[in-house]
Amino acid sequence: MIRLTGLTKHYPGQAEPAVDHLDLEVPEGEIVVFVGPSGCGKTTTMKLVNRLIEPTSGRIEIDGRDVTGVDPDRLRRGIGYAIQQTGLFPHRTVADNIATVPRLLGWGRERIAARVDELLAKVGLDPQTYRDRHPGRLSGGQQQRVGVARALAADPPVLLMDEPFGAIDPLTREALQEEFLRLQRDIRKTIVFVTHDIDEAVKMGDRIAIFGECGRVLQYDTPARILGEPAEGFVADFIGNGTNVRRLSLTRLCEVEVSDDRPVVVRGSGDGGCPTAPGSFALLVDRDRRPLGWAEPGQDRPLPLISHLGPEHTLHDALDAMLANNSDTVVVTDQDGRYRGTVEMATIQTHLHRVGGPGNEGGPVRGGERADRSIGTS
Ligand SMILES: Nc1ncnc2c1ncn2[C@@H]1O[C@H](COP(=O)(O)OP(=O)(O)OP(=O)(O)O)[C@@H](O)[C@H]1O
Repeated sequence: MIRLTGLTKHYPGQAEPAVDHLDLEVPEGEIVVFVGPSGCGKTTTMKLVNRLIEPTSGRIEIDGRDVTGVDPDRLRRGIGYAIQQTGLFPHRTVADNIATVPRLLGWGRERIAARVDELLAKVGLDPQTYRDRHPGRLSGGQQQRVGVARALAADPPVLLMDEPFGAIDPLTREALQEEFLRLQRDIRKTIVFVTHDIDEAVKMGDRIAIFGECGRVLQYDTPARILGEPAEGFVADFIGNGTNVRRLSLTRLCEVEVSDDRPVVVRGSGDGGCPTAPGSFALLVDRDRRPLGWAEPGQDRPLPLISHLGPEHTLHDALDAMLANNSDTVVVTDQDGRYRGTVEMATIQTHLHRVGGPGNEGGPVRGGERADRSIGTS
């Protein structure tokens, strides 16, 4: 856990403090996102935690220990740090970059090599292909992955991430966010994550701290409560329009009851489950129930399945897929890629009605339940 108490940074020559008597706790194993406009003190606060910047006053505790008296170099070896510009050494290989802190800690060569390969695999880079490359021969997204691997190298309990997925295209960024969240489910680090982007904050944060001027936190809460009950004025303005759609990204498909009304045909089984009404489709699956396409009566060739989503995707992804495919249904699979059911547009409407009230974080949503029927039932 990180606890900041009365933390203040007044840069010399500045009229106002950059961070002013900040009290904040980052619970163990959670991601806390600092979000707010440019110049509100997010980066300064983060750099105070690993003492890249020294505080003017106040207390910083990590796991109950006051770190303001600890040797800053030693402190930083125990705190992972990933930044937007990645800070990779251009003349060193990927492996050497990742090995920076383990080497400072005196790890043996074999242990370092094993750790490098383990981390490259964890961040989705094939160790054999990438360990001996130089950063200049990597894409922006690959460099960010190496940056994250380097931050995790010595398995620090605390990770500071300053816009680690900034400055890359939106698709790569989304993929990196998803992968990092998957990784975090295993590693359970205590993380401070800085971003300008409220959507990224909602997606990544167990909690969000919304910063206003001079490093003052205007609201510190779960994403659901920040979207549902934004503090008046600045916070509501900062979140802006579109909170309904944003809320959809808080619900994963594994939390949603899917509909199993669709007929399913197993390929090659001579199954009679195919619907007889013209224009009605059955889902064609293989013998392991992996979706293959849509079967139409009287047609030999199935229509392609444009997309299907897994348990970690969100209702926001489902809505996105429906809009992209001009369809009101999306096929959902389990973690092994087996057909689980469908989510319908009505499921999404129902969900939004359920979570609509302030403070109501909603219960499970039944697939296909009509939004108009759900009014007054929650
Ligand atoms: N080294 C410095 N010397 C003097 N003032 C500084 C220094 N670094 C930051 N500041 C000032 O402190 C305030 C907070 O800056 P900080 O970089 O922490 O904000 P931020 O919220 O991270 O901004 P951004 O989102 O643009 O990165 C700003 O007014 C900035 O101009």
